[in-house]
Amino acid sequence: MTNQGKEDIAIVGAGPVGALLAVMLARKGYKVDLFESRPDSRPDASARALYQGKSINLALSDRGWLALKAIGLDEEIRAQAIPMTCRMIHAIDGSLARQPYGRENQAIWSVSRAGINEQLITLAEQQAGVEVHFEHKLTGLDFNSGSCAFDAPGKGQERVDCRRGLIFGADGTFSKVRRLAQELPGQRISYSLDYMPQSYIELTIPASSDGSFLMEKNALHIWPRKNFMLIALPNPDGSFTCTLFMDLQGALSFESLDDEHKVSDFFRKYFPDAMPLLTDPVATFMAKAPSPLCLVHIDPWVIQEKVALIGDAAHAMVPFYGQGMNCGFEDCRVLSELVEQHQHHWPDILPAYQQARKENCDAIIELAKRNFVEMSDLAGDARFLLRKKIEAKFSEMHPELWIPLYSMVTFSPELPYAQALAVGEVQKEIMDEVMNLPDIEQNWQADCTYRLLYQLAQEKLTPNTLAKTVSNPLSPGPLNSLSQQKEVKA
Ligand SMILES: NC(=O)C1=CN([C@@H]2O[C@H](COP(=O)(O)OP(=O)(O)OC[C@H]3O[C@@H](n4cnc5c(N)ncnc54)[C@H](OP(=O)(O)O)[C@@H]3O)[C@@H](O)[C@H]2O)C=CC1
Ligand SMILES: Nc1ccccc1C(=O)C[C@H](N)C(=O)O
Repeated sequence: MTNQGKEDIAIVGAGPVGALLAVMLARKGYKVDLFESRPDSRPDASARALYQGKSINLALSDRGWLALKAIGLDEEIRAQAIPMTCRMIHAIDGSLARQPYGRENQAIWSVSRAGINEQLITLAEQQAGVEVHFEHKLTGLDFNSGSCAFDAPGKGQERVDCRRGLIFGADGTFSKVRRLAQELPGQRISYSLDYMPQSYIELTIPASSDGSFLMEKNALHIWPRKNFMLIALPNPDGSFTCTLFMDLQGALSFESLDDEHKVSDFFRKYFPDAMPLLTDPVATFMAKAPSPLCLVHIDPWVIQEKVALIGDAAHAMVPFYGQGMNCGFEDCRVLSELVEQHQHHWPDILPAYQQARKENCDAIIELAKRNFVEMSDLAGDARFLLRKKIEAKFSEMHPELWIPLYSMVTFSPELPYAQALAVGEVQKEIMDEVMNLPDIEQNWQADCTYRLLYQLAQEKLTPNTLAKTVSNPLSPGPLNSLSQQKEVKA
């Protein structure tokens, strides 16, 4: 196949974002070389251990689905994904409370990182013009000529020349492409990488002996304990991948729990219902080094009109909104649309890509950070839950005026994240006022509560801030298939 004078493209990093980008660009007629430092995990299952231990399960939501639909992979991935319709909150006394994520037919979907990554790489390989190079670790990059240097085991330093090309850094949070760009003399790059106080370890709740789930399957389980939390996401084999998020240092932290007795007491005290289900929680805790969580901001994303960052390399965020991959997929979808819009003219496409994405990615980085407090603390707070109930009821009454922030981020795939953040700020002001009404706990269903909400929403939410909050190009789509799944079950 000829690529008709189009630029050759190198993508560094075949994570979910790099692999999706390869598919999209190849389908637009580009020759794409996809370089990945890891070996291919597909030939034997044991290679999947590469992902284990540090792979918080992914929660696919409508932004991710929209991008997957664009390449026709949505149905195949949905076949192995598990819809989670609610948070299942585990109180310290073992009681359970269900918090729906959205309307009855809305869900976020648990998918394994390894699985989705492998499916995307397989699809990339099937595209004419794509070549995937495993065990190729980028070590050097000439930003003028586009010449890349890779460490390739067995071949020593392999040099790959992409002189006519474009290069995408899809190489994750600690991106080498990004680090090399920062070393360029004279380049003005604003950059920050912030570590969160929390780190995490992965634990497992296995399937029962007959392969069924030991807890509610269609939920994201949370044990919120204010400064720390345990979560569990379901896997198709009946197990749950669990993640314990906790401060690395401090009075109660990974570092303070430094012997088996302390760890055992900790699990027994804070997670009494989970402790008997978890596989060797104490031994696993003692054996594993906690993984860090960090945020990355960088500006610009495009360097010398030739190299661009995408996915975590451009905007690493904490996992608490379940939006990292969804946002990276959205980067690819938007970029792909811009390729058409600007008729393959990259000097226009790349600045437009940064312009379209940067502000929105900053917004979701911020929202993701805030969601730790919502998950680990507020999710167990009665007043916060009441607030959510009032919002949900008002949203049902006036969907043209009010979509809750969580739904704007998760179930409104064409609404820019920055707009969700801005509308969410105004909603917060309004709800603070409503929650200050006398006896709101008793009167939350009263007409006067909703009259006040309506009046404040009319006053404070302008038509401009509300634009697009309601449209969802995926309905009917994943949502419908969720109802279908329910019907099948029934
Ligand atoms: N569940 C989890 O724990 C994780 C989830 N994700 C999710 O996936 C989303 C998308 O991530 P994405 O942007 O694709 O980033 P990823 O981190 O998933 O993928 C980047 C890929 O690039 C590889 N890589 C790193 N450095 C080099 C190099 N010098 N040369 C060649 N390859 C390199 C990485 O290998 P290596 O990893 O070995 O460095 C990795 O396979 C994230 O936002 C997050 O939501 C991403 C990572 C972990
Ligand atoms: N996938 C995750 C991984 C780690 C931490 C949270 C998530 C979530 O998806 C949280 C969900 N969005 C929530 O708000 O309950």
